[in-house]
Amino acid sequence: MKALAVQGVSHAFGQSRALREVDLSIEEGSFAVLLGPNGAGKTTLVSLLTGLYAAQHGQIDIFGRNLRKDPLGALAALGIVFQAPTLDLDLSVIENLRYHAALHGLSRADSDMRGMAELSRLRMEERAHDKVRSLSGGLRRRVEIARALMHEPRLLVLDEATAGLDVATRRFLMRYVRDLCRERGLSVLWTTHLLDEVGPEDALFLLHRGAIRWRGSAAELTKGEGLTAAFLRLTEQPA
Ligand SMILES: Nc1ncnc2c1ncn2[C@@H]1O[C@H](COP(=O)(O)OP(=O)(O)OP(=O)(O)O)[C@@H](O)[C@H]1O
Repeated sequence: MKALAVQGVSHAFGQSRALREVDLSIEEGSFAVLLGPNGAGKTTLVSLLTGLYAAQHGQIDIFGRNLRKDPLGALAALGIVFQAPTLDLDLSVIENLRYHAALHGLSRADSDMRGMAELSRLRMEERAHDKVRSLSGGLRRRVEIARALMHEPRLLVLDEATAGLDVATRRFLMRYVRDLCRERGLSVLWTTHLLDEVGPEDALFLLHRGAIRWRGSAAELTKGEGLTAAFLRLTEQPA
């Protein structure tokens, strides 16, 4: 079964067409990258996946559950790290995790157990009772990843999760999420505009002006010309 199946999805804001007939699917347990320059439509697609907006055309299924017909079933399998930070700065790390877990119906005991396990894996258990306000940007991102995993989703979507972070922190987060994919069988959609975040074996979707310009392995795309040249070739063409 596909972790994610997006079929013929189009979306416009007034006259501005943000997504055009987008088809994208992710195999269970695979790491997929949605690569696109600023304004390509990445955040719009993520917003449709989370049900923030309803897609005007097309359909979205998460592990076979249709987002329109069975939103609770579809969203139960989805964990999300938004581009804009969404933690409550005046709550502690563990309180932020508890709040999210409660929305998903977890008991306090389960929530604390899972929360501490995720924090420990992220090497953050000692910061559990610190206010989020006191954390660096990189540590806040780690908490957002822990939070996204609290309800044990099978598909994790991260919208430009490394934006504004330094090189070492970006590398840590990328490795961490790739390890989750390999070790837990988590399916991942990683969106970015940064070419160095694309691995040769990743399932790559290149989005430009709302349309998918390439789908396939990154290695195949870069054959003979390198990723930068291929990216520029595909994103310089008018959509
Ligand atoms: N709420 C909105 N109202 C009007 N236009 C919007 C809205 N959200 C996005 N757009 C437009 O839709 C297009 C796609 O934007 P989107 O934010 O999805 O791109 P993106 O790939 O996430 O870009 P970035 O990397 O800059 O975040 C852009 O032209 C943007 O201006």
